[in-house]
Amino acid sequence: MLLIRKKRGLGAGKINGPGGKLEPGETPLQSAIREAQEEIGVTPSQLEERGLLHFQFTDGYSLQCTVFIARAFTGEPIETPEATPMWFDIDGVPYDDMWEDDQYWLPQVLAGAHFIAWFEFDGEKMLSKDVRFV
Ligand SMILES: Nc1nc2c([nH]c(=O)n2[C@H]2C[C@H](O)[C@@H](COP(=O)(O)OP(=O)(O)OP(=O)(O)O)O2)c(=O)[nH]1
Repeated sequence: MLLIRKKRGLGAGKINGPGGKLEPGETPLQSAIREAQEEIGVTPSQLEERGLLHFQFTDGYSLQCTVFIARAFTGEPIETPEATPMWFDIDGVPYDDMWEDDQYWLPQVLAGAHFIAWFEFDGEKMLSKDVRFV
């Protein structure tokens, strides 16, 4: 599985999938493809929408994320100022280096599941979770 180590912004230092904020007029699918291009120089294809994440931070910040997996890509993964590309075995996902909530939905997503989830965070500390597989 091709992931990134994020170099700046929210979650800097963590392993994650490529991702980021929607630009005006953009769909989540278009944004997912653009972010992978910008962050590691690849164009993902055969994307599948698998989940919806809702994060509420104690400082008032909140965000909603749409989760996709991609079955293929074109291009060669490259390091950019935003991210370093990294390959992992499906059974060696580095949950200790990822956002705390990922361990509660990514294993199921990799096994084929769809989900919707709500999490509360104080900084990088998860305070509560509600994960529903649908
Ligand atoms: N897997 C996972 N991803 C998360 C969690 N929390 C969280 O913000 N993210 C993702 C959503 C975004 O892709 C990214 C947050 O980064 P950001 O808001 O600074 O956005 P960015 O710098 O990547 O985007 P941009 O400014 O380039 O558009 O991390 C989480 O708990 N798990």
